[in-house]
Amino acid sequence: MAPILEVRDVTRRFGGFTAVNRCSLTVEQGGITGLIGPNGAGKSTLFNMVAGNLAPSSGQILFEGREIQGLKPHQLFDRGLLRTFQIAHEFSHLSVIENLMMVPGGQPGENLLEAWFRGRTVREFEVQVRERAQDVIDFLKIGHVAHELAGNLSGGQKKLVELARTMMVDAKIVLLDEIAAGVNRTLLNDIAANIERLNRERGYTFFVIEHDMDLIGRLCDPVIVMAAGEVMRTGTLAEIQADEAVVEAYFGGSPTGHATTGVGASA
Ligand SMILES: Nc1ncnc2c1ncn2[C@@H]1O[C@H](COP(=O)(O)OP(=O)(O)OP(=O)(O)O)[C@@H](O)[C@H]1O
Repeated sequence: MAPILEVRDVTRRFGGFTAVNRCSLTVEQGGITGLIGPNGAGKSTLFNMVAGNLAPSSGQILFEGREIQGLKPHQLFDRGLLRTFQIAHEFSHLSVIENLMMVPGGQPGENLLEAWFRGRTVREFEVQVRERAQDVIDFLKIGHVAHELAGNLSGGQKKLVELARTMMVDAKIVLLDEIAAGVNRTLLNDIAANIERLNRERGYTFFVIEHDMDLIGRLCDPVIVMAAGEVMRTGTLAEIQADEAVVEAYFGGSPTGHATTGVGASA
């Protein structure tokens, strides 16, 4: 099967510094692909280019076989390529269900004319959006916080709402950026289980930057390792953990170093 996402020989420079250097990688449809690497490896810069937040200096990025480099995030969003984002400050005073209903494409205001043209009233449209939001809440089992203000949620609950927002449109691929950071283990388990269900039951493809090797081990196959702006290895987590060059890139030759967060951590 053709990859859903293909990065071909992509470079990004900042002034005289090359953050991403001639990277090529693929993300297969229907999988959960991990992207790992030491701090400063270029992972976020690569994600920013895939998600339309940053243009490559050179190279191509293909989504479903079509070039997308240089397109804006909202254009990619319309095609089903989504990145989770922290709930914006101005949305923290809205409830969880209202946050879901505000997702672009689901907003009655934005689609007012379209709704009229199709002969639907705005009221009917809003009912549909609310029903979808309720479905998402049921799927993710977050009904107990549906009417809570987003600003009052814990860090992990906010991550679940970020994931929920991607379900308000028909996502084909979702980019997840360090979803485990600052989330307690119980909630992280919920989030991981939901990612697995979205992948299995709804056909979402995920592309995941993560420092938490337990989460990578649970979710991701394959795992792509970046170091110093380049893709250095792709394989299963076990293969990668057995690769001396990867261990060297993480620990500078000291595999016993920071084993709680590094590639050598137990999976
Ligand atoms: N806007 C920018 N201007 C200048 N340099 C940048 C810019 N963005 C990133 N860099 C540099 O590019 C390199 C790669 O950064 P990037 O954030 O992509 O790494 P990363 O692998 O995501 O790291 P981390 O795991 O710490 O988030 C770093 O040296 C960083 O300082």
